Amino acid sequence: MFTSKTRALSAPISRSSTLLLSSSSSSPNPNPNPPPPLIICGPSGVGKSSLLSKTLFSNSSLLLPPPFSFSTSHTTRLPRMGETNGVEYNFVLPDFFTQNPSLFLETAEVHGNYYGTTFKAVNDVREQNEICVLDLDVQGVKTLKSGITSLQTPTSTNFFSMFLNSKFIFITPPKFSTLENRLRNRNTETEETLKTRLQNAQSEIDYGTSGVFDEIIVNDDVERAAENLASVLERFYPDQRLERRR
Ligand SMILES: Nc1ncnc2c1ncn2[C@@H]1O[C@H](COP(=O)(O)OP(=O)(O)OP(=O)(O)O)[C@@H](O)[C@H]1O
Repeated sequence: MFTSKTRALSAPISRSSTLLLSSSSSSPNPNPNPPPPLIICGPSGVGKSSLLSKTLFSNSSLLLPPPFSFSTSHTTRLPRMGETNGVEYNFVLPDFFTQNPSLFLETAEVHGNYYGTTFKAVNDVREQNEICVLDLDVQGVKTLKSGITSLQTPTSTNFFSMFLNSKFIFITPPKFSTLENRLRNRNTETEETLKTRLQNAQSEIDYGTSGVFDEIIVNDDVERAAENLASVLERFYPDQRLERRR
């Protein structure tokens, strides 16, 4: 079981359109060579959301313009007040997950609900000429990497081909004990979920620092780490004409 925190921005999609990968008719100018997705990974509590927010997704983002978006995940949980289908999530019935496993890059079951990212959701962002950001855990990264490695002849019908040349960044803590402090201070965990997250963290860090990522960023001081992330993204996406906020 693994999770991503892909979030809202692309247009609502219907069940039938989800079955086709290249069905987006709303693209202004489909790019024949859209920029590859950006994968962010790191143990829970390391500061992935904080860094993405500082670098790309806040009013004071370091990088301008930020042509980065999260894809819209699917979920079987019920919409909360104020949530709109296709915006925060695509709200679907459990059958959608059980009957269409091949549509999903990754899925997770959390508190009795399914969550998942479809290949189409990622492609929709690309077709808007934006860089799709996926916040994946190690299991999701492994799935993606083995899908990419197994591509013999990349074709438009192999969903993994959209991830060719993807950029993989691993965020790591300055030391292990930092994780526990951050998770405790965040006040989002019970003792039980904290324990699970910390138990998983060491093997995630071992994998993340074993040479399989394009870049490793140590989140010691958050401002410094965000600066570092911004520089890495400028280097990874030279064609995007990213500019620094002055
Ligand atoms: N460099 C830092 N120094 C101190 N605190 C930090 C730093 N980076 C993040 N934090 C804090 O650590 C906590 C965890 O950060 P965040 O929620 O961004 O982690 P995450 O990796 O996205 O976690 P998860 O995968 O569980 O969602 C937050 O309370 C955040 O404010």
